[in-house]
Amino acid sequence: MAIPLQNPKFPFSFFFIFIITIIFIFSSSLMADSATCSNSDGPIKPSTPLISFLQRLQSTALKTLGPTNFDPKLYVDLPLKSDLSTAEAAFDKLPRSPNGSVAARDLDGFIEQHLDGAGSDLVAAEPGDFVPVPEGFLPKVKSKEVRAWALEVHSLWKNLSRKVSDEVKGRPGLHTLLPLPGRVVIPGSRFREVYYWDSYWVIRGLLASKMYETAKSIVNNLLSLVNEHGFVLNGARAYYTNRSQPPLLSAMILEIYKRTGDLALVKRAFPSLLKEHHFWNSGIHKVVIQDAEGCNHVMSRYYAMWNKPRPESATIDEETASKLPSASLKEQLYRELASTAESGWDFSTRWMRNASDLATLATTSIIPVDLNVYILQMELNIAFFARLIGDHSAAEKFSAASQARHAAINSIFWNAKMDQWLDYWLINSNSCKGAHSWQGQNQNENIFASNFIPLWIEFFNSDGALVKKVTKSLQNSGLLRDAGIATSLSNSGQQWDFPNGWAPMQHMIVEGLVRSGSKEARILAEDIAVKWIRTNYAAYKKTGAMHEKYDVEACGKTGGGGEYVPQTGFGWSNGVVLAFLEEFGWPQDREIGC
Ligand SMILES: OC[C@H]1O[C@H](O[C@H]2O[C@H](CO)[C@@H](O)[C@H](O)[C@H]2O)[C@H](O)[C@@H](O)[C@@H]1O
Repeated sequence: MAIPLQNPKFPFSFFFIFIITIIFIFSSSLMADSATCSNSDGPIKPSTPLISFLQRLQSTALKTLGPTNFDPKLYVDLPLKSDLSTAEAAFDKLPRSPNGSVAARDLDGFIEQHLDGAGSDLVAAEPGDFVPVPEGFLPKVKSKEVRAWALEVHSLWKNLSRKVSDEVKGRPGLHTLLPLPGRVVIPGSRFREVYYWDSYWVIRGLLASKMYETAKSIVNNLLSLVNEHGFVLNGARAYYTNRSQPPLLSAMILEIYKRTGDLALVKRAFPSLLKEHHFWNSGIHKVVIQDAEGCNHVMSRYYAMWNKPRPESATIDEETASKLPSASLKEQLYRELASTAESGWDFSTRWMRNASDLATLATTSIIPVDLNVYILQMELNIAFFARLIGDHSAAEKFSAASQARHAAINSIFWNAKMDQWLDYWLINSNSCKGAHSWQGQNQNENIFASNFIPLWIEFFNSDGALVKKVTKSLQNSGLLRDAGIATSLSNSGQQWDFPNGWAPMQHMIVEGLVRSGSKEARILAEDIAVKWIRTNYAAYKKTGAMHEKYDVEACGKTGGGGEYVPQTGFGWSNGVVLAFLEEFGWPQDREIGC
């Protein structure tokens, strides 16, 4: 201990250490503050040895084949032909160059010998309730041309209908695909498994197509995931077990119930809905905010149970994290990347501190408007279902929960200056464990389609004066473009930003406007729907396919940006076109061309 004191260099080294310590304390307190007490913390779901091996294969494939047209998801979707140890031993024996690449023919040979094709374990399944021209199909569509196209879109359900092969059930350890009891509808192309929130719009389309059994079968599969995991997974793959997606299960059941009156489905689903509600309102998903009047509000956020690269995009996530200086900052970013995937908006400037730097994602420090709207809808639906099945105490409990969340949404998100609901950022907040104090400057004033999602809920769309203000705000927002509603105003190159428009956003905003019962709101809703239908039609005629997203700047233009090439198929786009045509029809004399 005496040595430093006698050391002539001591004063300088002491000063140096002192300054470094101060900088460290200061910067870590800033980081903790901005990330709300270090969000690298939190639970982690275990992965599987198969996923780890397929990620090694993915990394070798990138080194071998290069980044052009490389899709990392392909490799984690490959099923093993026989046991993992045989494949691993053969893989390790492949001759490698110093950078870890192998000869392309060796890679091909290995894959051929040890792995089956991606998607070969989710086999085509003819939907038993599909008929080429359903009785009572889209009665308000009078134009022959539009009717013929709508029937083509309807027939796409056959291409997207799948069931898990018996091999997966027999030897689940060879597959990242998870076993499911019944038929599902997939989004399409690289998305060769069922997805959570996509299924809501798939079901809305299936109901327009009168395919009630297919719709119920999708719900049964999602219920089986809740029973197994306690929540609905992002998608039915082993690498999606660490997160969910926007929670719309109860909304799916409500829509099916409205068409079919299937009370047995409601009864069967009820315990799973309670489990799902608990998942979103406990642990890491739960945040308490104290408003300006001192009232505490319990709200929810996205928060994945994962702090490593997403296996389906591991090579991309590693690259994004590569510039970060420490392992713990990387872990924190990996958690943000996975949490953003849980939001369904992967990726967007909505979640970024710096709009040009994906490494500044801060999703776990944001209380999102749309998530809390979905949970409010879930609470209203559970209360409704509870009344249906005679569970009066649950009905009261969830009705009270919905009132509380309604108040929370008004208090935390509403911005009277903009007449929109704004995401709330947990920055400069004074609490890690208790309630965060609300501060007006922490509302994100940037304009996103999600700022209008509360319109979807009766609590909000039944208030005439509110609808009038919000409709005007939407019209002045800059989001309404020639071919639909833009996701944001920021052209960042991320796929959940300008100029992309996504089917779910068009549908929820249009449906909210329609549900308000206001004549002006319906006129605006129909205008948006007509533009959206036209752009889907024009792109379909040009490319022969329905697309995952569209560029709302020009009719017939498809979307882009993001980490994978634009996909076709496409579940939710098909669903929304059919739902819009069911609601608004298409008169004989209305032009369908752009
Ligand atoms: O592979 C990258 C990411 O892909 C998915 O996200 C996108 O497609 C989904 C299916 O249509 C859709 O639900 C989501 O909103 C899209 O952004 C997947 O959900 C992500 O978890 C995944 O990392």
